[in-house]
Amino acid sequence: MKPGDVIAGRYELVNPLGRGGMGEVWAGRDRDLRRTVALKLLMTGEDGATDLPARFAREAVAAARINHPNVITLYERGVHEDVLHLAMEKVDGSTLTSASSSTGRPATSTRSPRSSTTSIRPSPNPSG
Ligand SMILES: Nc1ncnc2c1ncn2[C@@H]1O[C@H](COP(=O)(O)OP(=O)(O)OP(=O)(O)O)[C@@H](O)[C@H]1O
Repeated sequence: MKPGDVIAGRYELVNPLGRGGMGEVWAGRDRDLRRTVALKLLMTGEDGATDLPARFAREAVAAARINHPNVITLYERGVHEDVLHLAMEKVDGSTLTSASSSTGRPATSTRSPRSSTTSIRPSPNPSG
């Protein structure tokens, strides 16, 4: 995958955001709805013998059931050729590692950015 590639005729890849246990995550542009998205991509051709496609589908179904301001919103799940994709809300933020290396101190955080479709940000209200 490279910047400029278009997934499913719709999502233009802009820059890579990271890599997780299942695949690459890219910042992208949804050409249809004209908005920024984060795209999690799984190339099924890489190793068809794994359970990754099933895990990918389970993550999507689980994420689609959650509607909460502290949880990343899943927009769409799809497949195009041998690439599975999840289009989701893109969040901005730095990692604790980069925050720590820029300050030279161990990083502490009271508000961490949402970093995956199933991550939950600490609630400002302990009872909420
Ligand atoms: N919605 C998003 N907005 C911005 N960056 C994201 C988003 N989702 C993921 N990322 C970036 O991509 C990296 C990898 O995300 P991913 O969800 O694949 O990681 P993971 O939770 O470790 O993996 P997995 O759930 O696949 O085991 C994250 O650490 C983060 O930097």
